[in-house]
Amino acid sequence: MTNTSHSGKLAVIAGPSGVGKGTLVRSLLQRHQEIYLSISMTTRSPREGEVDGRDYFFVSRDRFQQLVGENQLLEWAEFAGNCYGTPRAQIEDNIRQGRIVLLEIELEGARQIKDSFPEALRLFILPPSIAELERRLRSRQSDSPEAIARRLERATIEIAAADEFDRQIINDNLDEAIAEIESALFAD
Ligand SMILES: Nc1nc2c(ncn2[C@@H]2O[C@H](COP(=O)(O)OP(=O)(O)O)[C@@H](O)[C@H]2O)c(=O)[nH]1
Ligand SMILES: Nc1ncnc2c1ncn2[C@@H]1O[C@H](COP(=O)(O)OP(=O)(O)O)[C@@H](O)[C@H]1O
Repeated sequence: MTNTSHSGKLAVIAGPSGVGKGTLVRSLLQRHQEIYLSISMTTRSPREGEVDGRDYFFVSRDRFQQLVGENQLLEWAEFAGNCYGTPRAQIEDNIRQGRIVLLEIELEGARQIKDSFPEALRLFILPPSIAELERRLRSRQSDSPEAIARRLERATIEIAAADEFDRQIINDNLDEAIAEIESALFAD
């Protein structure tokens, strides 16, 4: 299944919170050794089970501002009251080494990547319906009701921008969604 003959590239996976981006990305990483997932910086607090340096680099607001000031982030944005950003180092190195570098980021960051990295492949993951998105956010049991409400509010805005992306993929059946992402990532 793993094929190392592909040339390196940057791919962005965006879509509303709770749509299943993390689930899809974890499965892709297990299936393809040549995929490298960028680990973001965030000012959000770790959720239960999240590990610093594996899920995110958890940093203070001051440290985050310092990284922005030093131009160390390829893109960054504020989402539901916290800052998130992609560390610039590692991205270009991994692309040069022939890997497919994945960024799992929100809409504003994806827009910045379109400007700074126009050749990046940009994929948008859609839920089968808003009701199912809400069900997934609640079933995950990782966020407070207020955080879920903020994410749902933001979801409507993000979904309205789906056609800014190269491909829109509906995450209804998980295996089918994975197959569609694979066909986009390994297209050439
Ligand atoms: N712009 C940007 N967005 C990010 C980055 N890392 C994560 N995000 C996005 O921030 C949003 C919130 O992430 P998170 O708090 O982990 O919540 P979840 O998506 O509901 O699991 C999601 O849409 C992520 O894709 C980043 O480095 N830059
Ligand atoms: N295709 C799917 N069908 C049903 N549930 C799903 C599917 N994909 C993901 N989920 C579930 O939805 C919830 C949110 O998924 P997650 O990967 O955390 O989303 P995101 O990273 O986009 O916020 C999780 O409980 C996950 O198990």
